[in-house]
Amino acid sequence: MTPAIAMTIGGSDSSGGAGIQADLKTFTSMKVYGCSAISCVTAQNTKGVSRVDALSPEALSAQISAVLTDLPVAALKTGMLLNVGLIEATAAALAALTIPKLIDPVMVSRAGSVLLEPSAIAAYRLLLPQAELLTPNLHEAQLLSGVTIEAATDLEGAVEQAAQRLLELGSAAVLVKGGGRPELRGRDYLLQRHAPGQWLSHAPISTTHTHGSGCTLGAAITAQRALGLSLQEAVIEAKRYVEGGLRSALAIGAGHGPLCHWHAYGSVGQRRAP
Ligand SMILES: Nc1ncnc2c1ncn2[C@@H]1O[C@H](COP(=O)(O)OP(=O)(O)OP(=O)(O)O)[C@@H](O)[C@H]1O
Ligand SMILES: Cc1ncc(CO)c(N)n1
Repeated sequence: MTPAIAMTIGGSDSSGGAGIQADLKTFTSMKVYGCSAISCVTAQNTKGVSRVDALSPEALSAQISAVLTDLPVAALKTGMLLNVGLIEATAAALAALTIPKLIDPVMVSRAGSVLLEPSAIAAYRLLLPQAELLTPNLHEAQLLSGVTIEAATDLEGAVEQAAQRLLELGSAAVLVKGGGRPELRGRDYLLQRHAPGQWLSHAPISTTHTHGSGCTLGAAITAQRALGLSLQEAVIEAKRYVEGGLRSALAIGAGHGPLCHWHAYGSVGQRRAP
């Protein structure tokens, strides 16, 4: 059997809800073989991040090269890249690769932890021209585009304007994720070059257990691109997956729990009685 293969490049989340762990769970759940390159290791739980250890840019480049020289990866995503050196190494390692690349410009976690050194925001401009899709949340869209979103009175108008500016930075399409504001939960704005923008919606879910929702959405889009869906079809399918994962979100830990990745397969696995 030869499966579709997707790759994720990003940080490890020890709690398993976000980062590389969320991506690999999502790939598996969508029946896509997942492989990875790790940029940094976070000590993290549902309440926040207590420590981050970066790998060297050389260690990241070596992992990317080991995977890409052997496995026929059909689509990839990047997540937490932490610093300028890791962003530059990623941009260099992926430059010649023509498969669909999703760039999730991870900057701050749901619990408010800083996941990108402030001095590295500008370095994202190196990576964006390679992106088939850029997937910022509202905060990241504001920082990368310079458009005020979080304090805007016309929130939707501000998102649309920011998406337009972000396209000018070079990615072929932008999906601004609305999960950060109650009035936009489940609503994301997709803008592709040479096409009108569109708001894509799934149901808003009343839950505090949203840890890893952004990583999961990006991984699901990447998996669907690896399976050959068009970008728009992949986003719609991925949103269906995130909605299901949030409906069955796991109330584990004292903070924001993670999405469920087996919602398509039924209920929680039960421990056998001794
Ligand atoms: N309460 C909710 N109900 C429905 N959809 C939600 C909710 N919260 C987030 N989403 C959806 O989850 C996806 C991820 O968006 P979000 O804005 O949370 O990304 P993010 O900030 O990158 O996530 P994180 O940093 O937690 O991984 C989007 O499709 C968004 O619409
Ligand atoms: C490692 C990692 N990547 C991404 C996120 C964004 O949710 C996170 N919290 N942790």
